[in-house]
Amino acid sequence: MSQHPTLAFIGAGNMARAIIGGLISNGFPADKIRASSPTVSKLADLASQGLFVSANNNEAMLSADIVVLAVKPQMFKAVLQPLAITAAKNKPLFISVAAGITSDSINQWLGGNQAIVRCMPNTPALVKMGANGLYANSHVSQAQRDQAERVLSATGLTLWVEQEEQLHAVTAVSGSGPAYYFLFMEAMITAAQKQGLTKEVATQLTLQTARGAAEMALLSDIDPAELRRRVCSPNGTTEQAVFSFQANHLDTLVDNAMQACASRSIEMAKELGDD
Ligand SMILES: NC(=O)C1=CN([C@@H]2O[C@H](COP(=O)(O)OP(=O)(O)OC[C@H]3O[C@@H](n4cnc5c(N)ncnc54)[C@H](O)[C@@H]3O)[C@@H](O)[C@H]2O)C=CC1
Ligand SMILES: O=C(O)[C@@H]1CCC=N1
Repeated sequence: MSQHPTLAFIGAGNMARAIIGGLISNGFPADKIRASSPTVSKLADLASQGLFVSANNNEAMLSADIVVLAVKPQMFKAVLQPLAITAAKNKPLFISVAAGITSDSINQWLGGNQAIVRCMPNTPALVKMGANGLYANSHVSQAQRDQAERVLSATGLTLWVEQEEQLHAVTAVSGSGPAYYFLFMEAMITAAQKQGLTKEVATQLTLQTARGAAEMALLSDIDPAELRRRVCSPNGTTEQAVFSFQANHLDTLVDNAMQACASRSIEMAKELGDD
């Protein structure tokens, strides 16, 4: 095998494109990436970047070292069962990015004895700022674990969890997490406009503040609670905003939202799985 494994993406929607974009901008050769989706005309932009594209999932995964399963969870069973013969012949490493769907279900649909890494990524993979939680089933060799970690690290932070159930929590934190921050940004932009800023100024200040706070927290040894206290001057302005968030139980809102997210992931595993 050359330095870069051959990757086949089954499904080329938002998440697959974010990972593909992150890999390519990190120097992963486009001609080592394939993508399949039923409407091949929708893959023209990927083809123009040098990817092999196909409407045939089996063709795309032929002789691939890693097959990334990136269709909607609801499609998994129907999409995976026709791949079982190729899977038995080629024995690639499968990486599933689906929320909820267990490695046991995936293994069963692929005919059994398959090496499966479950990855919960997020869309900032596109800008190499992703956060991936990984879990490997018992058929994954150490070399395949290393390979999965190497490939996904090119899209951002990559951490392993020891228990598959922990992926529900990973989904609630980082898989779905970008949406929470986007929602918070939307609310800040709207509030800033109500206070008289133009949409453009409100947006630029909000986004730069989000970036600055995240970058500062990442680069600092000081925890976010202390960094927050350092913005709050006694009897100053920030304190009033923080009091307002606390009086409205921001922590309970976040806890409830993340519980709802993880619960849906657990429910999807039961609803869509064959375990
Ligand atoms: N969007 C996100 O932020 C995240 C998504 N995920 C997971 O990624 C997976 C994909 O989600 P999205 O990219 O958001 O969905 P999407 O709807 O954007 O992409 C799904 C893709 O699958 C393709 N597809 C449909 N039927 C197919 C078939 N029979 N064979 C091959 N391809 C087929 C569609 O054409 C589409 O390109 C899901 O399992 C989701 O749980 C995980 C983490 C984050
Ligand atoms: O909303 C979803 O189901 C997917 C999984 C994590 C983020 N997006």
